[in-house]
Amino acid sequence: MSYKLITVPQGGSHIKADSNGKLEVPNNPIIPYIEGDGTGPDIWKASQMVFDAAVEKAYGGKKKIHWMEVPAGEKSFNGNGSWLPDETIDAIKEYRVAIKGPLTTPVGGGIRSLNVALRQILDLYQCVRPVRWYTNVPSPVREPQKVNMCIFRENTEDIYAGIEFKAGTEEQKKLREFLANTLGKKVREDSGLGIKPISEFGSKRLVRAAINYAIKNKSKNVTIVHKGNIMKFTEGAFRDWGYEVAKTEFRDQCVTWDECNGNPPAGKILVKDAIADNMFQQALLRPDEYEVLACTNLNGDYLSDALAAQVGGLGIAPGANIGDGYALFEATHGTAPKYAGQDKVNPGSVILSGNMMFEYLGWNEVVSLIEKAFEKTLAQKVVTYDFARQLPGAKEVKCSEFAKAIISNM
Ligand SMILES: NC(=O)C1=CN([C@@H]2O[C@H](COP(=O)(O)OP(=O)(O)OC[C@H]3O[C@@H](n4cnc5c(N)ncnc54)[C@H](OP(=O)(O)O)[C@@H]3O)[C@@H](O)[C@H]2O)C=CC1
Ligand SMILES: O=C(O)CCC(=O)C(=O)O
Ligand SMILES: [Mg+2]
Repeated sequence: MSYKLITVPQGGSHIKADSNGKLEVPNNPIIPYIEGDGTGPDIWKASQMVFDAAVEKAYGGKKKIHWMEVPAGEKSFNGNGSWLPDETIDAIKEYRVAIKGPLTTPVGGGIRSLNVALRQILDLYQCVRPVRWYTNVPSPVREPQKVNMCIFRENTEDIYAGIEFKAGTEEQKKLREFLANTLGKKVREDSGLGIKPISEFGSKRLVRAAINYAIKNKSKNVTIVHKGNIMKFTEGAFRDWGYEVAKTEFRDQCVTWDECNGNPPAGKILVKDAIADNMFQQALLRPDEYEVLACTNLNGDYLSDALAAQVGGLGIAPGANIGDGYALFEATHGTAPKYAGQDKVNPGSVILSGNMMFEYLGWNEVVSLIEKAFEKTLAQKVVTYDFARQLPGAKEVKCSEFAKAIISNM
C-alpha cells in the first residue's frame, strides 16, 4: 500500500500470518509506532533506544526492527489536521504489530478517545495487563511480591462504545421519551444518558482468551470480575457467559468454584467470579489467590491502575491490545501531561510493553535481555522520580538516563 503521510522505511519487510493465523516474523520487520502526546515523546525515545540496543545485543545485527512512525494525536492534528488518519489504521493492519505512546482524551467534551478508537476499529478485543512486583520498587503494601496477576480487560464494548447523549439535546430527549413511553422507565429530564452494551460474543471471546492464557502460563485460577448484582443483563450476563465458556469449551482443563467448593483437583484451573467492589479489597488483602482476571471494560480499566499502584505505580505498568492476528502494545498509563517535555517520567511502562511485543514476536532472547537488565537497574536503585521519592538510597535519574542505565546493564 502507498501512503501520503507515512514514510515506509527502506530495507524492512512485512510481518505476515499463515493460514492458521500464526505470525511469520522476518528478521527485519517494519513496526509502526505512535510516539504519543504529553510525556509520550520522552518515553518513546527512551524505550526505542532500549529496544534497538537489546535487538543488536541479542542478534549482533542479524535482526533489526525498522521503525515506521504513523500519525495520531496532537502531533498528527497539528501536522495534517486529522487526529487519527485512515492511513494509520491501514498501516497497522498492513504491518500487523505496532506500539504506541499515550494519547490525550479531553474530559467532558471534545474528541472521543483515540486510544479506544484504535482498539475498536482494529477489533483488538483483549487488553492484556500483567502486574508483578520487582525487587526494590517501593510499594504501599507490605507484601508486594504476592501480587502476580494478569488482567484481561474486554476492550471493545461496555460504556466505552461511546453511545452517550448530552442533557438538553434533541437526541437525549428522543431516547428519554422512548424509555418513558415505550419501556416505562423514567429518568430525570436533566440527565446525561449512556448505553452499556455487553454482548455474548464479546464476553465469550475475552474469557476464552483469558483461559487460554491461564493454560499456557500454568495459572491456577481465572476470576471473572463483574458488577452483576446491580447490572444483571450486562455485567451479570458477562459472568454467566464466562462460566459457560469455561464449562463448554474447557471442560477438561477447568473446574468452577461451585463444582469443587473452591478446592480444585490437581492440574485443573479454578474458574471463579468476584463482584468488582469486593475484587478491589481481595486484591489488597489476598492477592496471591488471584492470577488471571477476566474483566468487563470499565472494571478492567479501574483495576489496572489500582493493581499497578500495589507494585509501585503506573510508571512500570505495561500492556497490550490484542486481536486475532493484530496487536498494538501500549502502557497502562496516560500522557501524564504535567511532566511533558521534562525527560522525567519512568519509561519502564513502555519498555515492558515493548517486551510483551518481543514475546509476541517470539524474539525471546530480547525478552530475557531486557527483563534481566531492567531488574538489575532497579536492584542498583537507579530509578526515575516516581520510585526515588519513596526509595531511601536511590539514585534519581531522568527518563533517558534510566534507559541508558538499562542498556549498560545488558
Ligand atoms: N492509553 C492511553 O493512551 C491513556 C490515555 N490517558 C489519557 O491521559 C491523560 C492524562 O490522564 P491521567 O488521568 O492524568 O492519568 P496518567 O496515567 O496520565 O497520569 C496519572 C499519574 O500517574 C503517574 N504516572 C503516569 N505515567 C507515569 C510514568 N510513566 N512514570 C511515572 N509516573 C507516571 C503520575 O503520578 P504523579 O502525579 O504522582 O507523579 C501521573 O500524574 C488523559 O487525557 C487521559 O484520557 C489515560 C490513560 C490511558
Ligand atoms: O483513552 C483514554 O484516554 C483513557 C484510556 C484508559 O484509561 C485505559 O485504556 O486504561
Ligand atoms: Mg486507564
